[in-house]
Amino acid sequence: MLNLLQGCKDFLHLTLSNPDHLDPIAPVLIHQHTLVSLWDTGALVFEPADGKSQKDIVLSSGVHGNETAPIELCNGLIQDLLEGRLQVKERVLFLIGNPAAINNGTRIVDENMNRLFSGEHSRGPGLSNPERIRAKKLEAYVTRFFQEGAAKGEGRQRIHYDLHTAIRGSRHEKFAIYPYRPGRAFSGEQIMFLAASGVDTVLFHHEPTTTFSYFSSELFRADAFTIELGKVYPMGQNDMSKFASTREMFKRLICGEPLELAPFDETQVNLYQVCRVINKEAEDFEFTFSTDVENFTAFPRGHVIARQGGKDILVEQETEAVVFPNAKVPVGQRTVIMLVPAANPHVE
Ligand SMILES: O=C(O)CCC(=O)N[C@@H](CCC(=O)O)C(=O)O
Ligand SMILES: [Zn+2]
Repeated sequence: MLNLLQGCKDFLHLTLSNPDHLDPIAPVLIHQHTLVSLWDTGALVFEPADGKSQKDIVLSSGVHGNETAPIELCNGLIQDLLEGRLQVKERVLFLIGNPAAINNGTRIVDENMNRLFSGEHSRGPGLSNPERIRAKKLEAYVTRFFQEGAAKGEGRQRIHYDLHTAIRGSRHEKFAIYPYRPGRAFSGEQIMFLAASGVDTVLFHHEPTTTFSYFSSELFRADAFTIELGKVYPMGQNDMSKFASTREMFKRLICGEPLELAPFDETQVNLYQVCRVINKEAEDFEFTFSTDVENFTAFPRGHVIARQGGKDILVEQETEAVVFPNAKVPVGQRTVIMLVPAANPHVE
């Protein structure tokens, strides 16, 4: 494994030098304690060689190619593991989602990959572009990883943190989207883990989606989240000191160190419920607010927040806050998520 990386600065460079494919490499023992396997470009597994682990953890980044901070964060952890400064005590799958888009420095090449999971990649036009092909492969890697974990015994915890950064600034700098999970309580422990990681705001989604985190949550009952770690900056221009808490908690998690989490306390976090998603139905869709309005800005009932097809779109609740407003999506896709404060969410 280390031989493969010779000539490449690190795993990210290896991935970006081979954006479409790398031949798999069977498990290699490193530092006498860790097995490392390469499954494809941007798909790397670490496992304790003694076979003792209790968690199967997926850390994905770069599903959107211009969201670079999580890619750099994960690459740093990978480098520390490869060079023996860190040692995993749990199984970990690192995925760098969209190497071609990272090389481009763009969110997408042809299509938004984070709308293509749960089989969406093969619907409509089918596997017709690189993002559709890669999304199908990423699903296969997550499936294989969780299934191999299940073969090790019962009672294991499955975790998937899909790491992103937001296009706009946000009133809550780091936040997570908790995928819709009917009939399942939200995990207070997970919310406190996020809070300890600097992610002090959680949005409870209200319906199924075709995102990567929903895929793992729904199909594998994983503790899965989309996590927004701040604002997008080009590769190399992130202030990595802003991710110290996140890195520390991810390190503790994968290295089996005590997490020292406080009991769930909703006064320590900001909890929002998604009340609706507004989709683009006409090419002339436009917001009434400026492009520098931050995520979590709230508007009062009756306020016109957008227009399309000659109709005004009004705030319906007492107040609604906007997150991820983007008028430049294709017709049929989400332009904005609308939020209200979460009232009595079922957290256990
Ligand atoms: O800042 C933005 O407008 C988008 C940031 C981003 O990529 N967010 C994810 C959220 C996924 C989810 O809803 O779980 C996305 O839009 O794919
Ligand atoms: Zn993203």
